[in-house]
Formats: sequence, C-alpha cells, structure tokens
Amino acid sequence: MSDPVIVALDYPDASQALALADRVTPELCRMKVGKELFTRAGPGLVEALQERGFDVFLDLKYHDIPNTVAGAVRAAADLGVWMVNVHAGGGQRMMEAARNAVEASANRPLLIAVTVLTSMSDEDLAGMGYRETAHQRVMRLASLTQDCGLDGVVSSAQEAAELRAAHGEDFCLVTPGIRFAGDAAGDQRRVVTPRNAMDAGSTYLVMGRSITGAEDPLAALKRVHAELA
Ligand SMILES: O=c1ccn([C@@H]2O[C@H](COP(=O)(O)O)[C@@H](O)[C@H]2O)c(=O)[nH]1
Repeated sequence: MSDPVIVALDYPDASQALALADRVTPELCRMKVGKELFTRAGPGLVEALQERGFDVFLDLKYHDIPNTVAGAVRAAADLGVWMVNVHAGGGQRMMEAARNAVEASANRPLLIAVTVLTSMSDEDLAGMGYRETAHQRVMRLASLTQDCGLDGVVSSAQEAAELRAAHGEDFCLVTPGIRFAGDAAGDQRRVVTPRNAMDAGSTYLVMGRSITGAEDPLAALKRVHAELA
C-alpha cells in the first residue's frame, strides 16, 4: 500500500515549507499545499516540492461555476500535481466539468471533492440552515461525488467506515482532522487519531499541526508510522 500520510504545509512562506520538506523524505509522506502557501508562493513552490520527489496534493478546494472550475482543475493538472480537489457543494454539473477536465489532461491527477469540512459540527450546519447532520450530509455528497465519476472525497474519518461500506475499496477517502490522542483539536470539530482513522477505512490521513507544530516534525511523522505499524 502507498504511504497514507499527507503533511499539510500550512506555512506563510516557501522557505518554511521547504525547510520542513528537507527534514522528511518522500518515502514517509506526501505534501499538501493549501490556500495560504499557494497564494504566497505559487506554482514555483509546487515545482520545488516535486523536484524533491514529493507527490503534491493541491488543496485549493475549487468552488465556482463549472467553466471556471474546469479551467482551474486543468491548470492544476498542467502543474503535474498528484491530487486536486473541488467542493462537492458546487453540484453535479460543476463536478462533471472538473472530471472532464482531468480526463482530458496529459497528467491526470486524482480528483476528489470536499463533503463537509472537518471544522464543522452539526450545530454549525444547523446555524447555516441545513436540516441534515454532518454525517448525513457527508453521505449524501459522497454519493453525488461518486455518481459524477470523481475518485473520492474529503471527509472526517468519523464518517470513513460508513463511506467505505457504501462506496467500495477503490473510492479514495482523504481524511483531515487527524490528531494524536490528547492533542488540542484547535478549530477542528470532527477529529480522529491516526490509528482509528486507518482502522475506519481512510485511504489518506491529512496531518498539519500535529506534525508541523511539533518540536521535531520528523519524530512526529515517525510516531504516526509507529502508530500505524
Ligand atoms: O475538511 C477539511 C478539508 C481540508 N482540511 C485541511 O487539512 C489541514 C488540516 O490541518 P490540521 O493542522 O491538521 O488541522 C488544513 O490544511 C486544512 O485546510 C481540513 O482540515 N478539513
């Protein structure tokens, strides 16, 4: 099985991100570039990580009209990223446009859709006027995502067991909100430990602060692998 750990490089500049990348190896993890780092450092940073041998998940969570999202996904594919994502809330036509864009690209990245952010609770959804729990909404948006032909979803590992049972072994379950037991959840609301996430059926574990905020990120990454062994 390929390595399940994706490190979220949520840094304000390229030098800090590359300093972390230079302390770990592509055998131990893949790298996630999100909104803050990409807005600061751009495609050059993605290329610098690729030159070091890392698979890059470009986590820009596109959510716009179909034509705009298709163009953005095409641009991400041209960067040679390993994985790219959209918001499932953009709907069927948007997700199909994104899927068509990756299928037409020379370097087809994995295309996944965010269901319900792991920072959101049932109360948050109710406050936005939704009548579904986070769990119900994740399940519904995951079905829509699979029907649109995408490769998988982003959800909490709290939903992973039911998603795995409903969507089969090949559906990619990317789960942020991963914390070592006892770690502060911070702004996350649906958190799970690395071991429990894998046991529930996660394909990939996205880990940011538990690794990047550790005094020794390499030791923290090795701790994840020890927990999973
Ligand atoms: O539902 C989601 C989707 C994406 N994320 C991203 O994952 C990391 C998590 O960072 P931590 O420091 O481990 O909390 C971060 O980059 C988010 O943008 C998510 O948390 N939840």
